[in-house]
Amino acid sequence: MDVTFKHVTLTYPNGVEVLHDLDFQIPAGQLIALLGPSGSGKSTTLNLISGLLRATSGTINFGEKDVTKLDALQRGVGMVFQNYALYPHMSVLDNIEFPMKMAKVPRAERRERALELAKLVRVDDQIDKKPGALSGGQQQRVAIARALAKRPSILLLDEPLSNLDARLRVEMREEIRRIQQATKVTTIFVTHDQSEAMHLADKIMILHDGVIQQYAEPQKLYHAPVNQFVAGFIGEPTLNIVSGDAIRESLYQIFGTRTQLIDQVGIRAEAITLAELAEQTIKVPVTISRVTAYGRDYHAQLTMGGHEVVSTEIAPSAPIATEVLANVRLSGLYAFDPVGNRVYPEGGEA
Ligand SMILES: Nc1ncnc2c1ncn2[C@@H]1O[C@H](COP(=O)(O)OP(=O)(O)OP(=O)(O)O)[C@@H](O)[C@H]1O
Repeated sequence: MDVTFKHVTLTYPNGVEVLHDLDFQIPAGQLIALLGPSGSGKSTTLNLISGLLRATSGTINFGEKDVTKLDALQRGVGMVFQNYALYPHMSVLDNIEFPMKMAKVPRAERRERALELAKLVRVDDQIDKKPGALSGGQQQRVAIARALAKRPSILLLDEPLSNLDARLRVEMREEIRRIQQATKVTTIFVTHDQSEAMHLADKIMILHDGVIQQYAEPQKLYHAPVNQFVAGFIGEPTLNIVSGDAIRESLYQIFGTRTQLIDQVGIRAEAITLAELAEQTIKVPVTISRVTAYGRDYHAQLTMGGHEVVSTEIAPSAPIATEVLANVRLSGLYAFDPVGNRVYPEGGEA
């Protein structure tokens, strides 16, 4: 089922408008991440989809149906919360069956469906246990199975992996992807972790201060961020930011008089190298202060025009503490105007 927001705003009872004119469509069967820093409006947006919150203005459609005024029960979406909220006194199987029991699905039918779901999420060897006897990842699986019990057309996950340790997080994100592909249910999940969103989602919606900054495929966000906020939010290590003034002479090599449009420059860590490259680069003076090797990765700290920057392409054998000319790949360089909009690369695509 696709989800369409048209000019949706949300004002909380204290009078503060926290979501401004949200306009987007989530296509049926996709896995979408709502990504943004704390307070950007992710959970509020999710709650507008679930019906736990009512839009102050605008309309929300599930497919052809206008659901703007329907409550959570009437919308029939499946939800998984951060803390899983399983019933502690019930077995795994009873937890999964519970929503169907409430919906008065006949006993044999709901048992069959619960067993099928336990298998899908791979807890079929745990069905008699109580949630307290399960690991975090297993509880998460049960919560997903329970949310799928009534065959929702939309599944909502609010920070589903945040309570898991790093290794389990990676495992469960692959599992969420697998389960979503097996069921084809339109899935929307909230996260503040860009790498989680990049690994999992078909498309990512980046929110900041209740405004959609960009809504696009992960690769598009990485290679063609529309503004400095998106460029800085996506990517690891974080995008280097250097003021245009600090490297204006270097920028002039390529941009000529257009250099004056540039206020800030973002440079990906992998775009700064001492090697000579066949692709288009600009030469920028840098001073390397330290290079650390992590396994097969490098992390070099340098100063560029008085700014601290990081490169992943400079080896520990590089000259330390003397000024050298680095080559900066234009494919990893973005230029922004004074309000943070991208002015290079020009146009919609990078
Ligand atoms: N019940 C409420 N009443 C008033 N303001 C609220 C309420 N709930 C949230 N807000 C405000 O709305 C804004 C968006 O909050 P929301 O919880 O949607 O953000 P979020 O991106 O999910 O953040 P987090 O990652 O911290 O959960 C914040 O400024 C928050 O303070």
